[in-house]
Amino acid sequence: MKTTRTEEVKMLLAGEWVQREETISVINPQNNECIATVPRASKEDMKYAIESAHKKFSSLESWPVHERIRILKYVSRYVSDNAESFARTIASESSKTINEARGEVARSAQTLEIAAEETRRIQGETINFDQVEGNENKVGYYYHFPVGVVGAITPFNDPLNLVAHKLGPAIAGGNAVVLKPASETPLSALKLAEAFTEAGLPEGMLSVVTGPGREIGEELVNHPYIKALSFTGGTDAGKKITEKTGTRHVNMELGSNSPVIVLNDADLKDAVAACTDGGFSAAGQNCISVQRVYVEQDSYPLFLEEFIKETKKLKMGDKFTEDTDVGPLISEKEAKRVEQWIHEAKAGGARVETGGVRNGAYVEPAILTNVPPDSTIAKEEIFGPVVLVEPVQNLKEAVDKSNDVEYGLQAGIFTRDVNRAFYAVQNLQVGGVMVNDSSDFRIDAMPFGGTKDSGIGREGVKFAIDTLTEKKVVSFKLSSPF
Ligand SMILES: NC(=O)c1ccc[n+]([C@@H]2O[C@H](COP(=O)([O-])OP(=O)(O)OC[C@H]3O[C@@H](n4cnc5c(N)ncnc54)[C@H](O)[C@@H]3O)[C@@H](O)[C@H]2O)c1
Ligand SMILES: O=C[C@H](O)CS(=O)(=O)O
Repeated sequence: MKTTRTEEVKMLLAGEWVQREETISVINPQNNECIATVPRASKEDMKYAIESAHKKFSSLESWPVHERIRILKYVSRYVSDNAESFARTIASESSKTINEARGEVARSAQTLEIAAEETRRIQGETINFDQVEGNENKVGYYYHFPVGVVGAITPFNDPLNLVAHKLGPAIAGGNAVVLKPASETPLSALKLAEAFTEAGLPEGMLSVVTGPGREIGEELVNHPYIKALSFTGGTDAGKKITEKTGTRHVNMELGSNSPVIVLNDADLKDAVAACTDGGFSAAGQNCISVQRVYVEQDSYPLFLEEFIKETKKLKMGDKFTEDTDVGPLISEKEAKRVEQWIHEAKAGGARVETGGVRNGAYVEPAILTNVPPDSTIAKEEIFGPVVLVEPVQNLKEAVDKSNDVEYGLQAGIFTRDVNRAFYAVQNLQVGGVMVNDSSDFRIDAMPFGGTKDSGIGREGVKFAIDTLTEKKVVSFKLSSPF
Protein backbone atom coordinates (compact mmCIF):
# COMPACT_ATOMS: atom_id res chain seq x y z
CA MET A 1 0.00 0.00 0.00
CA LYS A 2 1.22 3.50 -0.91
CA THR A 3 1.78 5.63 2.18
CA THR A 4 1.17 9.36 2.24
CA ARG A 5 0.58 11.80 5.07
CA THR A 6 -2.79 10.65 6.34
CA GLU A 7 -5.29 12.79 8.16
CA GLU A 8 -6.26 11.54 11.62
CA VAL A 9 -9.99 12.19 11.83
CA LYS A 10 -11.72 12.17 15.23
CA MET A 11 -15.11 10.69 16.06
CA LEU A 12 -17.95 12.46 17.84
CA LEU A 13 -18.55 10.79 21.18
CA ALA A 14 -21.21 12.31 23.43
CA GLY A 15 -20.42 15.87 22.42
CA GLU A 16 -16.61 15.50 22.32
CA TRP A 17 -14.39 14.96 19.27
CA VAL A 18 -12.08 12.15 20.36
CA GLN A 19 -9.14 10.16 19.05
CA ARG A 20 -8.20 6.58 19.98
CA GLU A 21 -4.90 4.75 19.88
CA GLU A 22 -6.30 2.00 17.70
CA THR A 23 -7.44 3.27 14.31
CA ILE A 24 -9.07 2.08 11.10
CA SER A 25 -7.57 3.10 7.76
CA VAL A 26 -9.91 4.63 5.20
CA ILE A 27 -8.76 3.36 1.83
CA ASN A 28 -9.37 4.90 -1.57
CA PRO A 29 -10.32 1.75 -3.50
CA GLN A 30 -9.04 3.17 -6.77
CA ASN A 31 -5.37 3.00 -5.73
CA ASN A 32 -5.35 1.44 -2.25
CA GLU A 33 -4.07 4.71 -0.82
CA CYS A 34 -4.84 5.33 2.85
CA ILE A 35 -6.55 8.73 2.84
CA ALA A 36 -7.32 9.02 6.56
CA THR A 37 -7.64 7.11 9.78
CA VAL A 38 -10.56 7.12 12.17
CA PRO A 39 -10.72 5.78 15.72
CA ARG A 40 -11.42 2.10 16.14
CA ALA A 41 -13.96 2.55 18.91
CA SER A 42 -14.29 -0.05 21.63
CA LYS A 43 -17.49 -1.57 22.96
CA GLU A 44 -17.02 0.68 26.01
CA ASP A 45 -17.00 3.73 23.70
CA MET A 46 -20.28 2.60 22.15
CA LYS A 47 -21.78 1.95 25.56
CA TYR A 48 -20.70 5.40 26.71
CA ALA A 49 -22.24 7.04 23.61
CA ILE A 50 -25.57 5.27 24.17
CA GLU A 51 -25.70 5.94 27.90
CA SER A 52 -24.77 9.60 27.42
CA ALA A 53 -27.47 9.94 24.75
CA HIS A 54 -29.99 8.39 27.11
CA LYS A 55 -28.96 10.73 29.92
CA LYS A 56 -29.09 13.79 27.68
CA PHE A 57 -32.44 12.82 26.16
CA SER A 58 -33.93 12.17 29.60
CA SER A 59 -32.68 15.49 30.96
CA LEU A 60 -34.14 17.59 28.12
CA GLU A 61 -37.42 18.86 29.48
CA SER A 62 -38.52 19.65 25.96
CA TRP A 63 -36.92 20.02 22.60
CA PRO A 64 -39.17 22.42 20.75
CA VAL A 65 -40.16 21.75 17.19
CA HIS A 66 -38.93 25.19 16.05
CA GLU A 67 -35.46 24.35 17.38
CA ARG A 68 -35.32 20.99 15.56
CA ILE A 69 -36.44 22.73 12.36
CA ARG A 70 -33.76 25.38 12.78
CA ILE A 71 -31.02 22.77 13.24
CA LEU A 72 -32.10 20.65 10.27
CA LYS A 73 -32.38 23.70 8.01
CA TYR A 74 -28.97 24.90 9.15
CA VAL A 75 -27.38 21.54 8.33
CA SER A 76 -29.14 21.33 4.96
CA ARG A 77 -27.81 24.79 4.08
CA TYR A 78 -24.33 23.85 5.39
CA VAL A 79 -24.25 20.82 3.06
CA SER A 80 -25.27 22.97 0.08
CA ASP A 81 -22.75 25.68 0.95
CA ASN A 82 -19.94 23.11 1.23
CA ALA A 83 -21.19 20.88 -1.58
CA GLU A 84 -17.91 20.48 -3.44
CA SER A 85 -15.98 19.63 -0.28
CA PHE A 86 -18.58 16.98 0.67
CA ALA A 87 -18.48 15.60 -2.89
CA ARG A 88 -14.69 15.27 -2.78
CA THR A 89 -14.91 13.41 0.54
CA ILE A 90 -17.49 10.99 -0.89
CA ALA A 91 -15.50 10.41 -4.08
CA SER A 92 -12.27 9.89 -2.11
CA GLU A 93 -13.50 7.38 0.42
CA SER A 94 -16.10 5.53 -1.64
CA SER A 95 -16.23 4.14 -5.13
CA LYS A 96 -18.34 6.95 -6.61
CA THR A 97 -17.16 9.23 -9.39
CA ILE A 98 -17.03 12.94 -8.59
CA ASN A 99 -20.23 13.52 -10.58
CA GLU A 100 -22.08 10.74 -8.78
CA ALA A 101 -20.81 12.21 -5.51
CA ARG A 102 -22.09 15.69 -6.44
CA GLY A 103 -25.51 14.18 -7.13
CA GLU A 104 -25.51 12.50 -3.72
CA VAL A 105 -24.59 15.76 -1.95
CA ALA A 106 -27.48 17.62 -3.61
CA ARG A 107 -29.86 14.85 -2.53
CA SER A 108 -28.50 14.87 1.03
CA ALA A 109 -29.21 18.60 1.39
CA GLN A 110 -32.74 17.90 0.13
CA THR A 111 -33.23 14.97 2.53
CA LEU A 112 -32.36 17.26 5.45
CA GLU A 113 -34.59 20.03 4.10
CA ILE A 114 -37.46 17.53 3.82
CA ALA A 115 -36.73 16.45 7.41
CA ALA A 116 -37.05 20.08 8.53
CA GLU A 117 -40.36 20.41 6.68
CA GLU A 118 -41.71 17.11 8.02
CA THR A 119 -40.86 18.18 11.60
CA ARG A 120 -43.50 20.86 11.22
CA ARG A 121 -46.01 18.22 10.11
CA ILE A 122 -45.56 15.71 12.95
CA GLN A 123 -49.09 16.03 14.20
CA GLY A 124 -51.74 13.85 15.69
CA GLU A 125 -55.52 13.86 15.18
CA THR A 126 -58.58 14.18 17.31
CA ILE A 127 -60.43 10.90 17.74
CA ASN A 128 -64.21 10.57 17.58
CA PHE A 129 -64.64 8.15 20.46
CA ASP A 130 -68.40 8.57 20.19
CA GLN A 131 -68.41 6.47 17.02
CA VAL A 132 -68.84 3.57 19.46
CA GLU A 133 -71.99 3.67 21.53
CA GLY A 134 -71.44 4.41 25.21
CA ASN A 135 -68.56 6.82 24.63
CA GLU A 136 -70.54 10.01 24.10
CA ASN A 137 -68.81 11.59 27.09
CA LYS A 138 -65.26 10.98 25.82
CA VAL A 139 -63.05 13.41 23.91
CA GLY A 140 -59.45 12.97 22.94
CA TYR A 141 -56.69 12.75 20.44
CA TYR A 142 -53.36 11.04 19.68
CA TYR A 143 -49.95 12.60 19.31
CA HIS A 144 -46.40 11.48 18.45
CA PHE A 145 -43.60 11.45 20.97
CA PRO A 146 -39.93 10.49 20.54
CA VAL A 147 -38.80 6.92 21.26
CA GLY A 148 -35.67 8.11 23.07
CA VAL A 149 -32.33 6.91 21.71
CA VAL A 150 -32.25 5.73 18.09
CA GLY A 151 -29.48 3.38 16.94
CA ALA A 152 -28.51 3.86 13.30
CA ILE A 153 -26.22 1.75 11.13
CA THR A 154 -25.32 2.66 7.54
CA PRO A 155 -23.61 0.99 4.53
CA PHE A 156 -20.76 2.17 2.33
CA ASN A 157 -22.55 2.86 -0.92
CA ASP A 158 -24.24 6.23 -0.20
CA PRO A 159 -22.06 7.44 2.67
CA LEU A 160 -23.74 10.83 3.07
CA ASN A 161 -27.36 10.58 1.93
CA LEU A 162 -28.12 7.36 3.77
CA VAL A 163 -26.68 8.97 6.90
CA ALA A 164 -28.93 11.99 6.27
CA HIS A 165 -31.84 9.51 6.03
CA LYS A 166 -30.99 8.31 9.56
CA LEU A 167 -30.13 11.58 11.32
CA GLY A 168 -32.81 13.74 9.67
CA PRO A 169 -35.88 11.68 10.70
CA ALA A 170 -34.42 10.77 14.12
CA ILE A 171 -33.86 14.43 15.01
CA ALA A 172 -37.12 15.54 13.40
CA GLY A 173 -38.86 13.11 15.76
CA GLY A 174 -37.08 14.63 18.78
CA ASN A 175 -34.75 11.70 19.48
CA ALA A 176 -31.11 11.33 20.43
CA VAL A 177 -29.17 9.23 17.93
CA VAL A 178 -26.07 7.07 17.93
CA LEU A 179 -24.78 6.31 14.45
CA LYS A 180 -22.33 3.67 13.35
CA PRO A 181 -21.29 4.44 9.77
CA ALA A 182 -19.75 1.85 7.43
CA SER A 183 -16.10 1.19 8.29
CA GLU A 184 -15.11 1.75 4.64
CA THR A 185 -16.71 5.22 4.43
CA PRO A 186 -16.91 6.98 7.80
CA LEU A 187 -15.60 10.39 6.69
CA SER A 188 -18.78 11.77 5.08
CA ALA A 189 -20.77 10.89 8.21
CA LEU A 190 -18.24 12.59 10.47
CA LYS A 191 -18.28 15.67 8.26
CA LEU A 192 -22.06 15.80 8.54
CA ALA A 193 -21.79 15.46 12.32
CA GLU A 194 -19.54 18.56 12.32
CA ALA A 195 -22.39 20.46 10.69
CA PHE A 196 -24.82 19.30 13.39
CA THR A 197 -22.47 20.41 16.17
CA GLU A 198 -21.94 23.75 14.43
CA ALA A 199 -25.72 24.11 14.17
CA GLY A 200 -25.95 23.88 17.97
CA LEU A 201 -27.42 20.40 18.35
CA PRO A 202 -27.50 19.82 22.13
CA GLU A 203 -24.29 18.03 23.13
CA GLY A 204 -24.71 14.30 23.55
CA MET A 205 -27.81 14.08 21.33
CA LEU A 206 -25.64 12.76 18.49
CA SER A 207 -22.65 10.43 18.52
CA VAL A 208 -20.93 9.04 15.43
CA VAL A 209 -18.97 6.02 16.60
CA THR A 210 -16.53 4.46 14.14
CA GLY A 211 -15.51 0.81 14.23
CA PRO A 212 -16.30 -2.71 13.10
CA GLY A 213 -19.94 -3.74 12.69
CA ARG A 214 -19.52 -7.06 14.40
CA GLU A 215 -18.13 -5.46 17.58
CA ILE A 216 -19.52 -2.01 18.17
CA GLY A 217 -22.47 -2.51 15.79
CA GLU A 218 -23.58 -5.47 17.87
CA GLU A 219 -23.17 -3.46 21.07
CA LEU A 220 -25.45 -0.82 19.54
CA VAL A 221 -28.05 -3.40 18.56
CA ASN A 222 -28.02 -5.15 21.94
CA HIS A 223 -28.09 -2.17 24.28
CA PRO A 224 -31.44 -1.85 26.11
CA TYR A 225 -31.40 1.97 25.92
CA ILE A 226 -31.70 1.74 22.12
CA LYS A 227 -35.44 2.02 21.59
CA ALA A 228 -35.50 2.01 17.78
CA LEU A 229 -33.02 0.59 15.33
CA SER A 230 -32.66 1.89 11.82
CA PHE A 231 -30.38 -0.31 9.73
CA THR A 232 -29.37 -0.06 6.08
CA GLY A 233 -27.06 -2.74 4.74
CA GLY A 234 -26.86 -6.31 3.48
CA THR A 235 -29.55 -8.92 4.10
CA ASP A 236 -27.17 -11.24 6.00
CA ALA A 237 -26.31 -8.61 8.62
CA GLY A 238 -29.92 -7.38 8.63
CA LYS A 239 -31.27 -10.84 9.44
CA LYS A 240 -28.78 -11.33 12.28
CA ILE A 241 -29.71 -7.96 13.75
CA THR A 242 -33.45 -8.61 13.50
CA GLU A 243 -33.00 -11.69 15.69
CA LYS A 244 -31.96 -9.34 18.48
CA THR A 245 -34.27 -6.38 18.12
CA GLY A 246 -37.18 -8.00 19.97
CA THR A 247 -40.06 -5.62 20.60
CA ARG A 248 -38.16 -2.48 19.59
CA HIS A 249 -39.07 -0.40 16.54
CA VAL A 250 -37.06 -1.34 13.47
CA ASN A 251 -36.44 -0.15 9.95
CA MET A 252 -34.47 -2.65 7.91
CA GLU A 253 -33.39 -1.45 4.47
CA LEU A 254 -31.64 -4.46 2.96
CA GLY A 255 -30.41 -5.95 -0.30
CA SER A 256 -32.10 -6.59 -3.62
CA ASN A 257 -31.82 -8.27 -7.01
CA SER A 258 -33.97 -5.86 -9.00
CA PRO A 259 -35.72 -6.81 -12.25
CA VAL A 260 -36.79 -4.70 -15.22
CA ILE A 261 -39.35 -5.95 -17.75
CA VAL A 262 -39.25 -4.69 -21.36
CA LEU A 263 -42.35 -5.50 -23.43
CA ASN A 264 -42.70 -5.46 -27.23
CA ASP A 265 -44.63 -2.17 -27.21
CA ALA A 266 -41.98 -0.36 -25.15
CA ASP A 267 -39.90 2.61 -26.23
CA LEU A 268 -36.71 0.58 -26.63
CA LYS A 269 -34.43 3.60 -26.70
CA ASP A 270 -35.73 4.74 -23.30
CA ALA A 271 -35.50 1.22 -21.92
CA VAL A 272 -31.89 0.81 -23.07
CA ALA A 273 -30.86 4.20 -21.67
CA ALA A 274 -32.54 3.54 -18.30
CA CYS A 275 -31.06 0.03 -17.97
CA THR A 276 -27.57 1.29 -18.85
CA ASP A 277 -27.77 4.03 -16.25
CA GLY A 278 -29.59 1.90 -13.66
CA GLY A 279 -27.29 -1.09 -14.11
CA PHE A 280 -23.93 0.60 -14.07
CA SER A 281 -24.09 3.88 -12.15
CA ALA A 282 -22.11 3.64 -8.90
CA ALA A 283 -20.55 0.56 -10.58
CA GLY A 284 -23.78 -1.29 -9.83
CA GLN A 285 -23.39 -0.78 -6.07
CA ASN A 286 -26.84 0.52 -5.42
CA CYS A 287 -29.61 -1.33 -3.64
CA ILE A 288 -32.00 -0.73 -6.57
CA SER A 289 -29.47 -1.31 -9.38
CA VAL A 290 -30.87 -3.13 -12.39
CA GLN A 291 -29.67 -6.72 -12.09
CA ARG A 292 -32.04 -8.71 -14.35
CA VAL A 293 -33.77 -7.58 -17.55
CA TYR A 294 -36.59 -9.71 -19.03
CA VAL A 295 -37.32 -8.73 -22.64
CA GLU A 296 -40.30 -9.93 -24.65
CA GLN A 297 -39.09 -12.27 -27.38
CA ASP A 298 -39.61 -10.09 -30.49
CA SER A 299 -37.75 -7.12 -28.98
CA TYR A 300 -34.96 -9.18 -27.46
CA PRO A 301 -32.37 -9.12 -30.31
CA LEU A 302 -32.60 -5.35 -30.84
CA PHE A 303 -32.70 -4.55 -27.11
CA LEU A 304 -29.62 -6.70 -26.50
CA GLU A 305 -27.70 -5.21 -29.43
CA GLU A 306 -28.44 -1.62 -28.34
CA PHE A 307 -27.81 -2.35 -24.65
CA ILE A 308 -24.38 -3.81 -25.46
CA LYS A 309 -23.63 -0.80 -27.71
CA GLU A 310 -24.52 1.74 -24.97
CA THR A 311 -22.70 -0.22 -22.26
CA LYS A 312 -19.51 -0.29 -24.33
CA LYS A 313 -19.59 3.52 -24.49
CA LEU A 314 -19.25 3.85 -20.71
CA LYS A 315 -15.88 5.19 -19.63
CA MET A 316 -14.38 3.41 -16.67
CA GLY A 317 -11.54 5.20 -14.92
CA ASP A 318 -10.31 7.74 -12.43
CA LYS A 319 -13.09 8.89 -10.10
CA PHE A 320 -12.04 12.52 -10.23
CA THR A 321 -11.91 12.79 -14.02
CA GLU A 322 -15.02 14.70 -15.06
CA ASP A 323 -16.09 12.38 -17.89
CA THR A 324 -15.62 9.09 -16.03
CA ASP A 325 -18.86 7.11 -15.95
CA VAL A 326 -17.85 4.10 -13.88
CA GLY A 327 -15.49 3.98 -10.91
CA PRO A 328 -14.09 1.00 -9.01
CA LEU A 329 -15.90 -1.27 -6.61
CA ILE A 330 -15.48 -0.51 -2.92
CA SER A 331 -12.53 -2.94 -2.64
CA GLU A 332 -10.49 -5.41 -4.63
CA LYS A 333 -12.02 -8.15 -2.46
CA GLU A 334 -15.50 -7.17 -3.66
CA ALA A 335 -14.28 -6.98 -7.28
CA LYS A 336 -12.85 -10.51 -6.95
CA ARG A 337 -16.19 -11.76 -5.60
CA VAL A 338 -18.01 -10.28 -8.60
CA GLU A 339 -15.42 -11.81 -10.98
CA GLN A 340 -15.84 -15.18 -9.30
CA TRP A 341 -19.65 -15.07 -9.65
CA ILE A 342 -19.24 -14.29 -13.36
CA HIS A 343 -16.85 -17.26 -13.74
CA GLU A 344 -19.30 -19.54 -11.96
CA ALA A 345 -22.12 -18.46 -14.30
CA LYS A 346 -19.86 -18.92 -17.35
CA ALA A 347 -18.93 -22.42 -16.19
CA GLY A 348 -22.67 -23.16 -16.08
CA GLY A 349 -23.16 -22.01 -19.70
CA ALA A 350 -23.65 -18.23 -19.43
CA ARG A 351 -22.35 -15.96 -22.23
CA VAL A 352 -20.51 -12.76 -21.35
CA GLU A 353 -21.71 -10.39 -24.10
CA THR A 354 -19.43 -7.55 -23.01
CA GLY A 355 -17.17 -6.59 -20.10
CA GLY A 356 -16.60 -8.58 -16.94
CA VAL A 357 -12.81 -8.21 -16.90
CA ARG A 358 -11.34 -7.24 -13.53
CA ASN A 359 -8.37 -5.01 -12.89
CA GLY A 360 -7.73 -4.33 -9.19
CA ALA A 361 -10.98 -3.03 -7.74
CA TYR A 362 -12.39 -2.25 -11.22
CA VAL A 363 -14.74 -4.58 -13.10
CA GLU A 364 -15.75 -3.63 -16.66
CA PRO A 365 -19.53 -3.16 -16.99
CA ALA A 366 -20.79 -6.60 -18.00
CA ILE A 367 -23.86 -7.99 -19.73
CA LEU A 368 -24.54 -11.71 -19.37
CA THR A 369 -27.04 -13.86 -21.25
CA ASN A 370 -28.05 -17.51 -21.01
CA VAL A 371 -27.39 -17.45 -17.28
CA PRO A 372 -28.35 -20.67 -15.43
CA PRO A 373 -31.34 -19.77 -13.23
CA ASP A 374 -29.85 -21.40 -10.15
CA SER A 375 -26.45 -19.68 -10.39
CA THR A 376 -25.40 -17.35 -7.58
CA ILE A 377 -25.42 -14.35 -9.89
CA ALA A 378 -29.06 -14.99 -10.84
CA LYS A 379 -30.31 -15.60 -7.31
CA GLU A 380 -28.25 -13.34 -5.06
CA GLU A 381 -27.54 -9.62 -5.06
CA ILE A 382 -24.52 -8.95 -7.30
CA PHE A 383 -23.80 -5.39 -6.01
CA GLY A 384 -21.47 -4.82 -8.93
CA PRO A 385 -21.61 -3.74 -12.61
CA VAL A 386 -23.29 -6.82 -14.05
CA VAL A 387 -26.70 -7.07 -15.74
CA LEU A 388 -28.33 -10.34 -16.85
CA VAL A 389 -30.62 -10.21 -19.92
CA GLU A 390 -33.12 -12.92 -20.79
CA PRO A 391 -35.87 -13.30 -23.40
CA VAL A 392 -39.40 -14.16 -22.21
CA GLN A 393 -42.54 -15.31 -24.05
CA ASN A 394 -44.94 -12.94 -22.33
CA LEU A 395 -45.64 -10.61 -19.42
CA LYS A 396 -46.73 -13.40 -17.08
CA GLU A 397 -43.45 -15.24 -17.53
CA ALA A 398 -41.55 -11.97 -16.94
CA VAL A 399 -43.44 -11.27 -13.72
CA ASP A 400 -43.09 -14.85 -12.44
CA LYS A 401 -39.35 -14.80 -13.12
CA SER A 402 -39.01 -11.36 -11.55
CA ASN A 403 -40.62 -12.71 -8.38
CA ASP A 404 -38.49 -15.86 -8.31
CA VAL A 405 -35.86 -14.47 -5.91
CA GLU A 406 -35.88 -13.91 -2.15
CA TYR A 407 -35.68 -10.12 -2.58
CA GLY A 408 -38.38 -7.53 -3.36
CA LEU A 409 -37.16 -3.93 -3.28
CA GLN A 410 -38.08 -2.24 -6.57
CA ALA A 411 -38.81 -3.20 -10.18
CA GLY A 412 -39.32 -1.45 -13.50
CA ILE A 413 -41.51 -2.16 -16.53
CA PHE A 414 -41.41 -0.58 -19.98
CA THR A 415 -44.70 -0.68 -21.89
CA ARG A 416 -47.19 1.70 -23.49
CA ASP A 417 -50.11 -0.51 -22.48
CA VAL A 418 -51.72 0.67 -19.26
CA ASN A 419 -53.40 -2.70 -18.66
CA ARG A 420 -50.15 -4.63 -18.91
CA ALA A 421 -48.43 -2.06 -16.70
CA PHE A 422 -51.18 -2.45 -14.14
CA TYR A 423 -50.85 -6.26 -14.19
CA ALA A 424 -47.17 -5.81 -13.32
CA VAL A 425 -47.94 -3.27 -10.58
CA GLN A 426 -50.37 -5.68 -8.96
CA ASN A 427 -48.31 -8.84 -9.28
CA LEU A 428 -44.69 -7.83 -8.73
CA GLN A 429 -43.76 -8.64 -5.11
CA VAL A 430 -41.78 -5.46 -4.44
CA GLY A 431 -41.92 -2.19 -2.51
CA GLY A 432 -42.02 -0.04 -5.65
CA VAL A 433 -42.83 -0.45 -9.36
CA MET A 434 -41.55 2.13 -11.83
CA VAL A 435 -43.53 2.23 -15.06
CA ASN A 436 -41.41 3.31 -18.04
CA ASP A 437 -38.36 3.63 -15.84
CA SER A 438 -35.83 1.21 -14.42
CA SER A 439 -35.87 -0.09 -10.84
CA ASP A 440 -33.22 2.53 -10.06
CA PHE A 441 -35.51 5.46 -9.33
CA ARG A 442 -35.91 7.16 -5.97
CA ILE A 443 -36.72 10.56 -4.58
CA ASP A 444 -36.01 11.06 -0.91
CA ALA A 445 -39.57 11.89 0.17
CA MET A 446 -41.20 8.75 -1.22
CA PRO A 447 -41.78 5.60 0.85
CA PHE A 448 -38.76 3.41 0.19
CA GLY A 449 -38.21 -0.17 1.27
CA GLY A 450 -38.86 -3.73 0.32
CA THR A 451 -40.78 -6.94 0.75
CA LYS A 452 -39.36 -10.40 1.50
CA ASP A 453 -35.62 -10.34 2.32
CA SER A 454 -35.32 -6.72 1.19
CA GLY A 455 -36.38 -5.46 4.57
CA ILE A 456 -38.90 -4.31 7.11
CA GLY A 457 -40.68 -0.94 7.11
CA ARG A 458 -40.11 2.09 4.94
CA GLU A 459 -37.69 4.99 4.86
CA GLY A 460 -38.36 8.27 3.04
CA VAL A 461 -38.36 10.96 5.68
CA LYS A 462 -42.05 11.03 6.67
CA PHE A 463 -42.23 7.22 6.84
CA ALA A 464 -39.00 6.91 8.84
CA ILE A 465 -40.30 9.48 11.36
CA ASP A 466 -43.30 7.23 11.86
CA THR A 467 -41.00 4.35 12.89
CA LEU A 468 -38.85 6.58 15.07
CA THR A 469 -41.72 7.99 17.12
CA GLU A 470 -44.43 6.48 19.33
CA LYS A 471 -48.10 7.39 19.24
CA LYS A 472 -49.94 8.16 22.45
CA VAL A 473 -53.74 8.14 22.66
CA VAL A 474 -55.35 10.51 25.15
CA SER A 475 -58.98 10.20 26.23
CA PHE A 476 -60.84 12.53 28.60
CA LYS A 477 -63.95 11.10 30.22
CA LEU A 478 -66.13 14.13 30.90
CA SER A 479 -68.85 14.61 33.42
CA SER A 480 -71.05 17.63 33.74
CA PRO A 481 -69.35 20.44 35.72
CA PHE A 482 -72.78 21.65 36.91
N1 LIG B 1 -32.54 -1.12 0.93
C1 LIG B 1 -31.80 -0.04 1.03
O1 LIG B 1 -32.30 1.07 1.21
C2 LIG B 1 -30.31 -0.13 0.90
C3 LIG B 1 -29.58 1.02 0.65
C4 LIG B 1 -28.20 0.94 0.52
C5 LIG B 1 -27.55 -0.28 0.65
N2 LIG B 1 -28.28 -1.39 0.90
C6 LIG B 1 -27.63 -2.70 0.97
O2 LIG B 1 -26.39 -2.61 1.68
C7 LIG B 1 -25.48 -3.59 1.19
C8 LIG B 1 -24.14 -2.99 0.89
O3 LIG B 1 -23.63 -2.30 1.97
P1 LIG B 1 -22.53 -2.92 2.97
O4 LIG B 1 -21.63 -3.86 2.24
O5 LIG B 1 -21.93 -1.78 3.70
O6 LIG B 1 -23.48 -3.77 3.94
P2 LIG B 1 -23.10 -4.55 5.28
O7 LIG B 1 -24.31 -5.29 5.70
O8 LIG B 1 -21.84 -5.30 5.13
O9 LIG B 1 -22.78 -3.37 6.33
C9 LIG B 1 -23.72 -2.37 6.61
C10 LIG B 1 -23.44 -1.81 7.98
O10 LIG B 1 -23.72 -2.80 8.97
C11 LIG B 1 -22.61 -2.97 9.84
N3 LIG B 1 -22.67 -4.35 10.31
C12 LIG B 1 -22.26 -5.46 9.66
N4 LIG B 1 -22.52 -6.55 10.41
C13 LIG B 1 -23.13 -6.11 11.54
C14 LIG B 1 -23.65 -6.76 12.70
N5 LIG B 1 -23.61 -8.08 12.85
N6 LIG B 1 -24.22 -6.00 13.66
C15 LIG B 1 -24.30 -4.65 13.52
N7 LIG B 1 -23.79 -3.99 12.45
C16 LIG B 1 -23.23 -4.72 11.47
C17 LIG B 1 -21.42 -2.60 8.97
O11 LIG B 1 -20.28 -2.28 9.74
C18 LIG B 1 -21.98 -1.41 8.22
O12 LIG B 1 -21.93 -0.25 8.99
C19 LIG B 1 -26.15 -4.16 -0.05
O13 LIG B 1 -26.73 -5.38 0.26
C20 LIG B 1 -27.20 -3.12 -0.39
O14 LIG B 1 -28.29 -3.60 -1.14
C21 LIG B 1 -29.64 -1.35 1.03
O1 LIG C 1 -28.52 1.85 -2.25
C1 LIG C 1 -29.69 2.18 -2.37
C2 LIG C 1 -30.06 3.58 -2.29
O2 LIG C 1 -30.58 3.93 -1.08
C3 LIG C 1 -30.95 4.03 -3.40
S1 LIG C 1 -30.61 5.63 -3.73
O3 LIG C 1 -29.16 5.79 -3.98
O4 LIG C 1 -30.99 6.45 -2.55
O5 LIG C 1 -31.37 6.06 -4.90
